[in-house]
Amino acid sequence: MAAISRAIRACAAAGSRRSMASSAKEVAAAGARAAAAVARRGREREREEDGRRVQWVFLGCPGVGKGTYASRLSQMLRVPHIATGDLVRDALASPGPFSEQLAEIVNNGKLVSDEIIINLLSKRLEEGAEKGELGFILDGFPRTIRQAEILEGVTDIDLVINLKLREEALLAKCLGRRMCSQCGGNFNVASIDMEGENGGPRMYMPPLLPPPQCESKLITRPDDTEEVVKERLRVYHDLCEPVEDFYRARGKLLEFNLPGGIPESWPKLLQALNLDPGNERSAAA
Ligand SMILES: Nc1ncnc2c1ncn2[C@@H]1O[C@H](COP(=O)(O)OP(=O)(O)O)[C@@H](O)[C@H]1O
Repeated sequence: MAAISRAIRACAAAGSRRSMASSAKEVAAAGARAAAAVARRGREREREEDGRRVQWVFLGCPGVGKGTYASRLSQMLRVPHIATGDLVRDALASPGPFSEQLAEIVNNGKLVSDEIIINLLSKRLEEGAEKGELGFILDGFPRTIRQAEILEGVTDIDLVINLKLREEALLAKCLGRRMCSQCGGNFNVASIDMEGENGGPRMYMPPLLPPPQCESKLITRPDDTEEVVKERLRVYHDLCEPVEDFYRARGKLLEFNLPGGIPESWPKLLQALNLDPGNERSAAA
């Protein structure tokens, strides 16, 4: 892991770019290779024996639930959940000119520069290596083709999970997001109940309400206003969607359409990942 973080820094510093292979033939073969991702699961067990656990990436629009599902999987698979949004928010919390510069970018729904994000991530990976971490689930990185190329150049990403949800639900979910300022728990007050698309089943996502002791301490992220969320969605379509194509062309992308709230989606996600829910019980224990 220390080697990965050093290599990421070195690539970023050199402005390294690798050409992106995206021929039609490759895209056509993508489906077959995505199926092979499931077979990789067996190999992951072998890697554990080699002292390396999963190295997965979560992609998806703001509000889709990357943090929720990445965090659950990280507990199950005993790897850290590393969310670059959290690294940015930690950096924002320490006062000074750097955090003022970051706040200006983040609160306007823009992406921070590749250099800044790579520095924050490399530092986090180095700290993890010192603690003996053996893998990771990245959430919110890579978000640009350049970030994806740098990551691909320095380590082997086993699987990229692309979470998908209807756009109307994304906006409602971002606007309903709340955090407890005391315990740090994440909640959502939005109750989403939508007609199915093209005659499909209704989509119901119940709110995830806080316990009574958190109710008076809820805060909203400053970048979760309607105007900023719409800008973040626009930025996602412009800059982050090409990252989906990048991994699709490499056969690493697993697309997952969320069918509803956590109780409905979680078991189906585990099934799509070929993971045994029994592992969850043993992880929780
Ligand atoms: N990989 C990244 N590259 C550039 N900026 C990032 C990256 N990850 C996080 N950020 C910054 O942090 C903000 C919050 O990120 P995140 O919590 O992942 O938000 P979201 O809910 O939009 O997925 C982003 O809007 C962006 O400004």
